[in-house]
Amino acid sequence: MSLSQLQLQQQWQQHCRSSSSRVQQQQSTRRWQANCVHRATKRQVSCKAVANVQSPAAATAPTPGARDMSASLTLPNIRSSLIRQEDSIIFTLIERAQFAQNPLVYQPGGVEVPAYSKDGKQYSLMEYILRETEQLHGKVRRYTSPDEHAFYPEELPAMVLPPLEYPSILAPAADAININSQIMSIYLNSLLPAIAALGDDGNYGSAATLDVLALQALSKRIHYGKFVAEAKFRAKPEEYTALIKNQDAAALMDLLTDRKVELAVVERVRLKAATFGQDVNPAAQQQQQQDHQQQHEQVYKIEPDVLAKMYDDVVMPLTKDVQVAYLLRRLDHE
Ligand SMILES: O=C(O)C(=O)C[C@]1(C(=O)O)C=C[C@@H](O)C=C1
Repeated sequence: MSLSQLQLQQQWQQHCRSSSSRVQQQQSTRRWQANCVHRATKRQVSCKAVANVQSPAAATAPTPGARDMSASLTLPNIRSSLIRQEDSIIFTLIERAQFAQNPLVYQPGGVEVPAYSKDGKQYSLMEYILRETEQLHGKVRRYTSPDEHAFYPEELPAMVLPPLEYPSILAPAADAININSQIMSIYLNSLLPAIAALGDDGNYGSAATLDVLALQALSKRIHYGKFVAEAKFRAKPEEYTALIKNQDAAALMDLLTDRKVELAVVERVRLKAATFGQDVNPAAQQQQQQDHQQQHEQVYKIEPDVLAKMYDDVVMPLTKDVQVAYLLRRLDHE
């Protein structure tokens, strides 16, 4: 194992230990609550957006006392958030990979659930869990946050928490961009078959619950393209404005693409997948060393190349599509 692999592994183990500490969790929840600001619509700043991105120039009248943190909407800050989000995506997919594909989970009525579409079709188990999750999370304003996007936005419930006014980060056009149906389709048709073994192991609830976590993490990462695009626009307003005025999607794609950064992302994902996805068994390793046995070839929970390729072929291209879609409409309300 290389030094950086070892460091990553140590960091990950430390992260797991600290996140399982109830006291620390409570402390960080209290800190989070103390620092948080809430918003009622996507035009305002959420707790998570403040924590991850900080905030932008105020386009709406903020609640008195709300900080204007537009200086923090920089590419390095946003990239740090993308790096943190990688951990959740990789870890959740590794967890999902321990179960078989379980095709019944995705078939409408494949597993009995007490929920039907308006035309009387029973939902699949996965859709049922995702819809129910969105109903609960929607009540506590999850989808008012600019970095969260519902898979069933037309059916969100009334909120139980009152709205607050905070300065907006993104241009108004951001609200209309939601590519979750595309993310769902790619997840079910390409990603899931690439990470989970064929077959049915009966772990329907676990598989579907992990699907929901993976879909939410992917959706958040991909729609973060809105923040990336806003930061890039602010860094080069003249260049972007000219292309936006010409509605030149191809040139916008060229301008925002940085292949060197993409290759670094792919390599980092490969390294994280290799680190998080190996069975860590120090006792067995020590015994092997004592017995001067040859190291067995490492078996990963998911082949690191699969996740690296997923980032290169799916996650980053979709993030860039979101960036272009946002930029094309960036000046609509000016
Ligand atoms: O970091 C950036 O500059 C981004 O635009 C984000 C991102 C990515 O999705 O990770 C997308 C496009 C770039 O080519 C490089 C990376």
